Amino acid sequence: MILSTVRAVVLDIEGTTGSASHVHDVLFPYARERFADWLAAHRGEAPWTELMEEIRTHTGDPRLGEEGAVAALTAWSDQDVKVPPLKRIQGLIWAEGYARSTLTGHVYDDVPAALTRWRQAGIDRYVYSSGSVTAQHDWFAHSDHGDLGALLDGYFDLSSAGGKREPESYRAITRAIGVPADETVFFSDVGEELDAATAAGWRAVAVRRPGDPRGREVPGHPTVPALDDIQLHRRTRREEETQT
Ligand SMILES: CSCCC(=O)C(=O)COP(=O)(O)O
Ligand SMILES: [Mg+2]
Repeated sequence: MILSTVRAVVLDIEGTTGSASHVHDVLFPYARERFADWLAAHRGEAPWTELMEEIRTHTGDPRLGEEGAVAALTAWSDQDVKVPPLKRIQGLIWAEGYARSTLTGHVYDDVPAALTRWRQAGIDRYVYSSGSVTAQHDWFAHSDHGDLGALLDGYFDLSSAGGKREPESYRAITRAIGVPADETVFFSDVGEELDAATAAGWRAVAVRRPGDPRGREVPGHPTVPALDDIQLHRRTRREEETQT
């Protein structure tokens, strides 16, 4: 597949640039086991205060204590609910794991080469995930392909952009990156996210990795199994054709 007049790509993580099973079988349990210890270790510090405030807001219980907070976080984690306080504490706990080299970010083999190609082509490269910006940054900085941070121009999450199934979130990213919506391409494995991006005027490509139990196609969207199945050009198609 060839797409022309592309000035920015925005990439999902789980299921698109990294393995969903790594997120669910390694990262989620790692954080889940440490919610109580993290809250106890950071009690009274600014991140603890902000987090407890956010958990109380999301549970609707202004008097919730640490025990209740752990119960809420555990339930959200088990149900894979994409709420900012869960994503925030997961990112903070994972950061400690990455710092100890206990964790690495799983990045598919084709991703570093694709990011390098797009950078050479003058196409900006962003990440948009439900994982917090801290978690996204660490995932790529401590990836199993080394530190990929230099290949990325920025990160967006639920707090900075909003929910991934809401068109308004993509409009917020368009305002932040200053690239026209129709020159921005979103890559994701989830149809509802791709629908929201196209509703905001973006172009969208589905990624379905081999072996994904949901099947090879995302209905309604062009689907590729890997990022090297797609060529992106910054110039128009006519400029590409007339170039010798
Ligand atoms: C390294 S970011 C962790 C991924 C995560 O927490 C998550 O919920 C995955 O969301 P995505 O939007 O990347 O599908
Ligand atoms: Mg995904």
